[in-house]
Amino acid sequence: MIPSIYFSVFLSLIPIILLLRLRRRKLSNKLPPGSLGIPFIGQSIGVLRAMKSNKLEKWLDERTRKFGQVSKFNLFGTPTIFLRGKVANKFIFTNEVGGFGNNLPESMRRIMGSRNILELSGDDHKRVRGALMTFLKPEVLKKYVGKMDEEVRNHLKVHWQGKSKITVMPLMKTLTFSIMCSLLIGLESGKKRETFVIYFMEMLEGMWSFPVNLPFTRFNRSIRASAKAQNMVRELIREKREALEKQQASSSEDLILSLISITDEDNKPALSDKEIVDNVMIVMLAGFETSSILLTFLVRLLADDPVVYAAVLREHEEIAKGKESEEGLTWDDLSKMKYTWRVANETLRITPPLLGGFRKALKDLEFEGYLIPKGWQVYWAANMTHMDESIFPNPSKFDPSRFDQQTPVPPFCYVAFGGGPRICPGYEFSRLEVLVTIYYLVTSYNWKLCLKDNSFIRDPMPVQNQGLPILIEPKKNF
Ligand code: HEM
Repeated sequence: MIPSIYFSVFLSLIPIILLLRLRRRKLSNKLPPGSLGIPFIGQSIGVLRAMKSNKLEKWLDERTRKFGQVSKFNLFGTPTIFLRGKVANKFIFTNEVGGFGNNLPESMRRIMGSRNILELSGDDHKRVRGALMTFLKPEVLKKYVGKMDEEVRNHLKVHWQGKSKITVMPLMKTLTFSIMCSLLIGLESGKKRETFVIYFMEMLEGMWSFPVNLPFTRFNRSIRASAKAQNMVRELIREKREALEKQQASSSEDLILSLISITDEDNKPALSDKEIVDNVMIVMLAGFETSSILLTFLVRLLADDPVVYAAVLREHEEIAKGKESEEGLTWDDLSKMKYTWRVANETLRITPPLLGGFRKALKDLEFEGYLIPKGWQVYWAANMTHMDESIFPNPSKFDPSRFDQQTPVPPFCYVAFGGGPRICPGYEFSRLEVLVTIYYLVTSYNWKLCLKDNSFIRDPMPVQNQGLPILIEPKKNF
């Protein structure tokens, strides 16, 4: 009796199995257009050349004209599907759970540790992200405006005061790294912070190198520097745990204290020590370069555009008028800097630090009738929607009013901070550091660009020609 039931169930399953196999065969015929080129090399040289001459957008535009919004190509030996447009953004953001995983370059994966948030998916991603957000949410960050204010003023005293010429890009990196050291890991200025900066910067040098771990390779130096920086974070964790036990610190004082204090429903630590180390490192990495690029482009813009400069200055002078000298900024002051934040968003629309991202298909997926095979890489040029005439009319024009609250940008179109479950958790943090910095710059200094050519290349983030040197002069009331 029982075997005959099994047999009839098996018979009834045959058409379903056949249908599924047929569908798979049909899908596999529908790979997107485009060629995979010469094995391993594919289109890699064209992409690298376009990045170095800041023509990646043009390269991608030409590809779209030739093949449409979905095409395939070969990047360093990995078959890759290129997607762009509003519909593609929605497709990625709504398939993050189960559909796509992040696809970090091998070098980055090995340097940054296997438990960093970019490597995690599903429940692990949700748990770690939730833990990071307990410190990065506005309700907590608002308590640290004063600390950020102090870091910016101190930076200007050390690096701007008394100078007539400075180079913006490296200084903005120093500033954003200092702010993150102070607020996120409680590493105040001094010898220890300087050592951490050295290890971190050495680590960065091999981030995009070939992952050959032999003595004297760039990758090997980077791995060693990363190990030293991680050891310092481990030591900080130990010290902070001790301070918590002795009730000499509170859980919301910085990101590390917050991460070591979070427990699960069984009252056990929500994150392992390895997860804390890997995620402190990735947050530092994700946060300092992006914000410093935004600040550098803002300095360039304010020197170049007198109308925007005048409006930004007016907003900040209005706030400065109500303050005693040496009185710091408050959370309320920042909420009045609406125009400045619109200018920052418009800057990010035109020059997003990240031009998109890589994902890996975790299963066969279908987009616009094409198959994205399981295991293939997807290069998703999210920010190409920023230059789409139908979304942002006259897209090359700098116009901060695009971010007025009266005319909200449609969903999945402005994605400088990403979207969906992986949307940037550092949005509020970067908003605070940008507003505080611009306030002190425009109220304390006048500046002029030094070079005729203030263009930039992508490596893969924007890098200003010669780091953007400027001539500076303190304002009379400074
Ligand atoms: C102007 C400043 C910034 C920009 C434009 C920016 C942009 C982005 C974008 C586009 C993503 C999504 C990447 C993807 O989906 O593949 C992202 C993710 C992320 N960002 Fe930011 N970011 C900025 C500042 C920060 C800051 C200050 C921090 C930390 C305090 C931070 C931490 C992170 C982290 C940890 C992720 C990964 C989130 C996840 O995978 O769930 N970012 N950021």
